Amino acid sequence: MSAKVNDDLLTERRKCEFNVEELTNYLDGGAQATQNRRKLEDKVLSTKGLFDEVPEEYLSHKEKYENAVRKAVVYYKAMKEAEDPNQTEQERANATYRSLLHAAVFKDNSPFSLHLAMFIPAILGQADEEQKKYWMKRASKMEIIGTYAQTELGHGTFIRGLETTATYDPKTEEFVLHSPTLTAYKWWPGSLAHTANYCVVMAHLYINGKSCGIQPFIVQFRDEETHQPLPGIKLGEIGAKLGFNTVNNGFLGFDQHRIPRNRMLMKNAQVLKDGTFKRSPNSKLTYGTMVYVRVVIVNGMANQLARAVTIAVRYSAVRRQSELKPDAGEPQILDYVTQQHKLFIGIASSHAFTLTAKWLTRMYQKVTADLEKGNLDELPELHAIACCLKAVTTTDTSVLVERSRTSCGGHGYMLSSNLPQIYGLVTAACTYEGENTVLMLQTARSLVKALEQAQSGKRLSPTMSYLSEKVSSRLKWDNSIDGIVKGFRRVAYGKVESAMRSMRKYVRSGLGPEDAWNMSSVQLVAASEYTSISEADIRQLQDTYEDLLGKIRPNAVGLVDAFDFRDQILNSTLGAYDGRVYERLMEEALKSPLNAEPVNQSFHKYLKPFMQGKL
Ligand SMILES: CCCCCCCCCC/C=C\CCCCCCCCCC(=O)SCCNC(=O)CCNC(=O)[C@H](O)C(C)(C)COP(=O)(O)OP(=O)(O)OC[C@H]1O[C@@H](n2cnc3c(N)ncnc32)[C@H](O)[C@@H]1OP(=O)(O)O
Ligand SMILES: Cc1cc2nc3c(=O)[nH]c(=O)nc-3n(C[C@H](O)[C@H](O)[C@H](O)COP(=O)(O)OP(=O)(O)OC[C@H]3O[C@@H](n4cnc5c(N)ncnc54)[C@H](O)[C@@H]3O)c2cc1C
Repeated sequence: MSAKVNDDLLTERRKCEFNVEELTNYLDGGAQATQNRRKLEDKVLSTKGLFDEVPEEYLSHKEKYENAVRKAVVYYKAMKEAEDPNQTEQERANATYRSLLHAAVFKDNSPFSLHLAMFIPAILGQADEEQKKYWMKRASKMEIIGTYAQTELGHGTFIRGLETTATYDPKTEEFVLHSPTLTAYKWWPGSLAHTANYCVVMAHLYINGKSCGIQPFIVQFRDEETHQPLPGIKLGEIGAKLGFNTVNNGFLGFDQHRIPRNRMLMKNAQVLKDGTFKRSPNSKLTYGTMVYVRVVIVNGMANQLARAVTIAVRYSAVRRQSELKPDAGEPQILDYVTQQHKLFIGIASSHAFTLTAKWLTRMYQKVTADLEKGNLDELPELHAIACCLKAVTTTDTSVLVERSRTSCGGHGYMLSSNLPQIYGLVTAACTYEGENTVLMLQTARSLVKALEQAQSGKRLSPTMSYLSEKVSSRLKWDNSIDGIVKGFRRVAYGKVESAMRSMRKYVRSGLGPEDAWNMSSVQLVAASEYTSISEADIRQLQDTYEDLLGKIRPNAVGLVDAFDFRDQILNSTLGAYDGRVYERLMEEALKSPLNAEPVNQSFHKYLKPFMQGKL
């Protein structure tokens, strides 16, 4: 007999003014895609051995990792078996686009995530056809497990400063990989410590003493049979982190480690047997894997944010607290306008990020297809847009997930709510795949160039076209969508122009261009993300905004129900569909090992002698 659904949630669902299933279908890309996703989730989540008897928060660091590897093997096999052979690639992609299936199994991410998120994309994007054929067969069948090893102890942002060397030896037709210093050790790659046995290493290539830039190499670092580190390889785990504690982030040092010439991934640049170096058409094509993952992250943020606001909105419909009016009983905390303000922006942002992710993915696919034909024209714009959207969506998602947690009071601070873990996952994305400030400055670099082109009368790309609009500074605001967009474009233009004016002022004062850039960098970051509007209009928009909050209120639970996250994926005592929050909080509390006995042994060993003055 299914548990009784909380009365308040029942009332909320009755009040909803739209068809929830229709919105779910829209988010999935159609009713068939919803059906495919649900079928995949049903199949995979019915697999034995996927879930923890003891909540992983009560395991040691080492046990957490070992348990995660156990689940990763079961999960991967279940995913492979669940794949419908009759589905097209597109249908399969749609079925997983919104699915957070892995979140039902791994609260803190999988030790296989880098294999799927970066090792395979790096082979697809950096290997020549022959290499791709060989390595994709092995990687896609999980005969080998890989990661992406770029960051070093001493360098993460500045790729051109990476110290790992790959020196070509034409006599043996090998590359010698070496970590000349401690800071040259690869540091951070997921799965590197104990899970993977191969990695794509980004290293500084030297031929006959001449630098040939940063190139990608596929390197085996553990024996495929014994899993022992190969000779000349130093390996280990980097230690406990805020989150990602089952991703097995590791360090790797090379001591004159030799690999065959065909281990350099040679789609873009090549090294011939005699050591002749054939340059890439654009050295930045080597950075292509990072552009791809930045695009993936935007969609990932939409899904994680949707999960957090689902938990917080359902909890806010169930939780009653304080007094809005005397003798009117305790209201649902969702009736406080401040609570609506905190949470509804999260719902809207998740939808905005989903739509943006779809647009960015289409742009990425078009530019990648052009690159295959040797057309690099739109690569700079894709880079600038991917940097900006990755930085903005990860920053906003981190803020909004933390706001979802704090809007749930003390229970939001419980690990059993899952809000702290979701925060740990999303806040990491502000750093990995390019630290956000650094990426915003990359976008700013493109904006400044575009404004200079606009001012010299050149046509701009569609995404930068606002920089060539001669919009009157006396723009009459109206709070129509069109009016608001026009306002944002006007202010965005002003921010770029102001940053550029600032740089020119510093150059006139005698600073070099680099120092002028650095002095203006706060404005440059703002120009990439920040827009604000003039005072008089804030009041008008504020009224509109508060009116909108009231309109959304009766539909809030319906809006998060439409994300269609099953309870295993929410993995939360506060966010379950039935709203039985208090029973679930108690059920989870009783799983704590400390509740196995009424008096803990520390009383007799320490407390009692201490309280009796005997310690
Ligand atoms: C699989 C399931 C997992 C589920 C997890 C759930 C978690 C929450 C949801 C997230 C969802 C999915 C995520 C998937 C999981 C990921 C797991 C973690 C992965 C993390 C991996 C890493 O972190 S890998 C390492 C990443 N490192 C970086 O990004 C380094 C950043 N630095 C750089 O990119 C570069 O150094 C730089 C761009 C900052 C500077 O480069 P450089 O100095 O060489 O260039 P310049 O600045 O001088 O510019 C020169 C010109 O080059 C142009 N340029 C630069 N970069 C590019 C590029 N990439 N493409 C094209 N053009 C580029 C630049 O614009 C300049 O051009 P001009 O102005 O014309 O001169
Ligand atoms: C959870 C997690 C997983 C990761 N997984 C991987 C992985 O699988 N593979 C991998 O290769 N790497 C991985 N990384 C590493 C990640 O890519 C780097 O941490 C990131 O690129 C930032 O580099 P850094 O840590 O060396 O910081 P630094 O580059 O030292 O930057 C530190 C700070 O300096 C400032 N700064 C630096 N440069 C500039 C600049 N040009 N302008 C203005 N300010 C600047 C910024 O405030 C920045 O936050 C992971 C990191 C995390 C947190």
